[in-house]
Amino acid sequence: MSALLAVRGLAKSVPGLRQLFAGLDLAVGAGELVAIVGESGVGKSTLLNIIAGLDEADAGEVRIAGDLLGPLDEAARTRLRRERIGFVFQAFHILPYLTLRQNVGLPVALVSPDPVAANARAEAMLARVGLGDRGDGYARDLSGGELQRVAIARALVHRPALILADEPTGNLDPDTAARVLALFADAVREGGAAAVIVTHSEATAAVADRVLTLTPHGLVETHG
Ligand SMILES: Nc1ncnc2c1ncn2[C@@H]1O[C@H](COP(=O)(O)OP(=O)(O)OP(=O)(O)O)[C@@H](O)[C@H]1O
Repeated sequence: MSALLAVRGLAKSVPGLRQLFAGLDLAVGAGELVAIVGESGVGKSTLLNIIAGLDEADAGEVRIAGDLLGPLDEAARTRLRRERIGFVFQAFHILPYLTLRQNVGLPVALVSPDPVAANARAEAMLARVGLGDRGDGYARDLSGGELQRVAIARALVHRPALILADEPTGNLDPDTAARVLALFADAVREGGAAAVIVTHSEATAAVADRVLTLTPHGLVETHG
């Protein structure tokens, strides 16, 4: 069976000619949750951005559900992200001029003509991250951990085939983190999504099927 996400021979350097990584391979199947760990600055966020088509690799290829990302133009990449990817950014990117319900409903509204359905899905997702009574609020009124949960709700609301999350529990207390991790695990184990989660947290690594360490020579299986 082919992997939902298949990365081969990826290489990336940043201005100043420092090579972040080269020869990086990664295959993640539907129903699989992979955690990526590694030292600060090693290139974990950059790798997620390349997989999402938000940054360019110097060499190598990324396939999502069999489709090569490289040849796609900006419009096609945007469409692929909307339809297939849920991304939790480290900086959240919650839009300040929309209510939290509108923020969370956005991925549904962008692909479906039914605003009532988008609202209902957003409402249900906000409740699942413990913010069911905050739908009419705005980003400016939220704590860092609350914003992070809105970002997670928005990433999962359209049931994406591929979930990419950058430190999704970084601002959460252990109980809230566990609750949010259960949502990722549900999306993967029941919804059949493939997930790649960058993390420093042992709790996140503990729910993963595989834990991989990012090194300059690619991803290395972590044991124990
Ligand atoms: N556009 C860019 N221009 C120059 N340097 C960059 C650029 N993007 C990333 N870098 C550098 O590349 C390195 C990798 O950054 P990245 O954010 O991917 O690391 P990370 O492993 O996710 O780190 P952390 O765990 O601290 O979030 C860093 O040294 C960063 O400063």
